[in-house]
Amino acid sequence: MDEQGEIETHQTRQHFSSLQRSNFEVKVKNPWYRPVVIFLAAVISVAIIIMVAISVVQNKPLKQKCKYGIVLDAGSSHTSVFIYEWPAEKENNTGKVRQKHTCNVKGKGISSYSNNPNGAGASLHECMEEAKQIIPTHRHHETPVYLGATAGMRLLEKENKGASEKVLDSVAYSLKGYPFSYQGARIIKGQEEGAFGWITVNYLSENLRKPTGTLGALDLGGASTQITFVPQQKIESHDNSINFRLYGNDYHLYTHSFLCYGKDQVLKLSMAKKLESTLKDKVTDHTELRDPCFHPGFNFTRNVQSFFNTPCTEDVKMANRNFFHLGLGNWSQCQQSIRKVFNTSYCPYSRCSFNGVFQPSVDGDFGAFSAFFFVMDFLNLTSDDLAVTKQKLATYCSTPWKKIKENHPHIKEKYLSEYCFSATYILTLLEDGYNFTSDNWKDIQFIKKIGDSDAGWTLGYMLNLTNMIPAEAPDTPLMPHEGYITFMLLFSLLILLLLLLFYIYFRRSTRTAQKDISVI
Ligand SMILES: Nc1ncnc2c1ncn2[C@@H]1O[C@H](COP(=O)(O)OP(=O)(O)O)[C@@H](O)[C@H]1O
Ligand SMILES: [Ca+2]
Repeated sequence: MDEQGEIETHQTRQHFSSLQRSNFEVKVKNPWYRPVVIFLAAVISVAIIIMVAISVVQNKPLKQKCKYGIVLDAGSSHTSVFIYEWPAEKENNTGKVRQKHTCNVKGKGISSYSNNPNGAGASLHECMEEAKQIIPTHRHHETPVYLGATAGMRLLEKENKGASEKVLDSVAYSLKGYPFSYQGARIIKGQEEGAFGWITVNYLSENLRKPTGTLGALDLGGASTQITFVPQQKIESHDNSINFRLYGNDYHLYTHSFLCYGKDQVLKLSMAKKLESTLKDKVTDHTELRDPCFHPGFNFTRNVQSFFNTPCTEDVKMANRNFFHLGLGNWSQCQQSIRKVFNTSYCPYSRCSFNGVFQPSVDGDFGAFSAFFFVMDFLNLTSDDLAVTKQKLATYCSTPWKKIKENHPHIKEKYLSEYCFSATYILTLLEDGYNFTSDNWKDIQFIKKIGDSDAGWTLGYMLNLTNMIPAEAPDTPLMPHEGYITFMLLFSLLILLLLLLFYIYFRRSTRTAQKDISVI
């Protein structure tokens, strides 16, 4: 072999050996890579499927584990038992508590048992038994029960403290006899009644964690009425101011409760004033009281005493006697007579509602509930402007009593006869008392419920006593549960897809490499 030949042979050997090396490498990769990649892809896929499955199961709303609370609203006219329910793990979130059930206690309010205190406790029996059926047995012992008594008991306490204590003892004794967690029975203050009504409506409207405005609360009962709202002006009287810090926001509320200005007591007050001015100097029995607030043709014999059996009329003095109560059905005269129950002759502040009570000007939207709703809803007066509302009411009041009874044969006559008075009182209270005008009349919404929960003080009372509205906003998850699941699924699918693409690409490049080798 010459030198040239030597070199060629050397180069060919070198080329061959490098080919041998690369062929060796591919041969090594081929049997090793494919099963490993398939295995890895399979393991990752299974892992992802397991991960998604676990996160779905783990995060799906657990089979609703609920907690419960019971509040008894011992009002002046009757007692209602409210059962609330909420998901156990979400009690600090807004809007989670809902009203599960209500039960109306048969008979009158607990204050009517002043002569038979034991009857007050016994009257709760049926509704409390119902609560035992509705709340799952294993939750009974941890379910709090609160009883709050309002203006009927405030009046009884004024009149006869001993009797009011006996009535409260009786209901407390009765409630302790049930398997729930008894938390107390007490007369709540007018300010609490107003403020907790405000919390209820704003909690249910989910206003509390948003920067939007809040809803004022107007509550009309039988013995008292409450107005509560966030005012624009400074609150000049300490008694009318309540501050809350809820979900990280500060609220400075104006609230006032007018004892004796619920619709049943104000009827007595108004009647007492009318009787005083008409009958005072007349000594004969069977004198007439011609009353513009009752329908024409309404004619009943009544006893003066039935309007003077309350501390609300103690300033008016009259001898007992019977009188004929005759209806006239004149709305504007009725309003004139009702205006006399508001004393607007003095005001020790920059502005007042009536009876020398400070009130800033009303501001924002209001929810008017309880008897505000019952009366206005019955008369179909919840959605008109003020002028039309007055016109319609004038027509209703002037309708003969006989016709009214024919039109509503199933409504209790006592209720039916008083709707004209009650609605006239409502308009007068809102316009002359609280200073609403025809311009902001539309800001008043007459409401019974928000969602499936009643507007009233009871829910706010329970939320407060169970610390279910935290002062600071609780941490919220990054995304809602549904969003989280969707994100996890999509993300896992994306990883799967990438793995698939990676596998396809890898197979192709391996085949190409094999082809290259076979060509060589
Ligand atoms: N369907 C109805 N129609 C008219 N008035 C009603 C109706 N249901 C309840 N009321 C009245 O609502 C008022 C509720 O007051 P209540 O809560 O018992 O008193 P308070 O809050 O002053 O202690 C009572 O005057 C009662 O007669
Ligand atoms: Ca009430």
